[in-house]
Amino acid sequence: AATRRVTCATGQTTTNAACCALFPVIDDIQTNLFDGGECGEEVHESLRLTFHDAIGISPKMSATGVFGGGGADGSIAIFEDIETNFHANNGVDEIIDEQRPFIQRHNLTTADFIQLAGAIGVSNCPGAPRLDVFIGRKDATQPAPDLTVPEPFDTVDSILARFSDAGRFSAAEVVALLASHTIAAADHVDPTIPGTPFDSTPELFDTQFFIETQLKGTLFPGTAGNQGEVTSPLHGEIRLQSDFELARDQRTACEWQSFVNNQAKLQSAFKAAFRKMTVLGSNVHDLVDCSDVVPTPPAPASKAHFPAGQFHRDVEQACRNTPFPVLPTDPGPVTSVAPVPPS
Ligand code: HEM
Ligand SMILES: [Ca+2]
Ligand SMILES: [Mn+2]
Repeated sequence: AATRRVTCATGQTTTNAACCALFPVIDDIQTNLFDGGECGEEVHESLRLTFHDAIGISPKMSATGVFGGGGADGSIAIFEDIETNFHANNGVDEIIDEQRPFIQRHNLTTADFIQLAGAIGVSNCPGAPRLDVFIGRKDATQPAPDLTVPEPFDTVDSILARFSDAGRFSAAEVVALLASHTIAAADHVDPTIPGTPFDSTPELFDTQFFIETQLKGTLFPGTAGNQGEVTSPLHGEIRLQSDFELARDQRTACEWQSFVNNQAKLQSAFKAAFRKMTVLGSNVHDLVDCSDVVPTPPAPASKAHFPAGQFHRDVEQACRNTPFPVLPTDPGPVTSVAPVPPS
């Protein structure tokens, strides 16, 4: 039977009347936060913020009688003064401050707004999956504790343990969540080169991140000696130590490689892991599923390739079971990646 739909005052339809409230919010953020529907800096930062709010939960800590955080509960914005002082949250104050007036002029919880903004923002990125949106989370009444957000200098052991504690995420789900770094740049890892992306296509939700992190590192795009940074294969591209290690650790390397040139898996695995992350701290059955308000993202706009000047021989093969996929090398002069423009 066809799903019943309601028509909202704004003219759009959705399966649940409670979701009608989201259409004016979406219009507002698309126009005024995401510069008319771009996949740029504010989208990247809004996606990062969904993670830094949601991962703030530790059942292990709560079991000892100490509050371990409420997950995706808006605490990062509600207790901005506290949580943005945690080292791992360096820089998220910018997007919190940009989002605050939107939260003030709409009638959503801060927790719901942060996750909504991430999902809508990602829908602007060619190749992205259509992410799920839920509403009905309760806002935090206390901040998350420090040290719930993984750092780029953490070991694979500690990263996997942290995700497992936060939400029983498997190693494969951790790898899937790192697909987020395909639309990402760093401002603070090397503060001399803000906006330096993790792959050559930070405006596309493609598999280049999983390809380029497997290439031999040869240079620092800015200064050497930054904590959590290792050498990258391309001028203008930065590599996190954690991404380097996850790409090479035997618990994660084959999963990492499996995303190379597999856009369908990239979309489905990220969508599923994001859905799990976005409801941390809530019972999903208490929330309203408003996923049908999310726009359909543009189709993928690039084909998997080695950057110009890089070949199969530059791959540091880590997965022992399966050879690295055969890919064409981009023609033209050796790729140098441009920074993501600041907003
Ligand atoms: C092992 C886990 C992770 C570590 C260690 C990590 C670390 C980092 C670091 C150091 C940055 C650069 C921040 C800056 O200097 O501006 C960054 C950026 C980013 N991260 Fe992660 N991250 C992890 C997982 C995730 C997850 C699970 C998501 C989302 C689902 C995510 C989304 C992003 C995005 C979108 C950016 C780019 C922000 C921008 O371009 O402004 N990260 N991450
Ligand atoms: Ca990309
Ligand atoms: Mn940024």
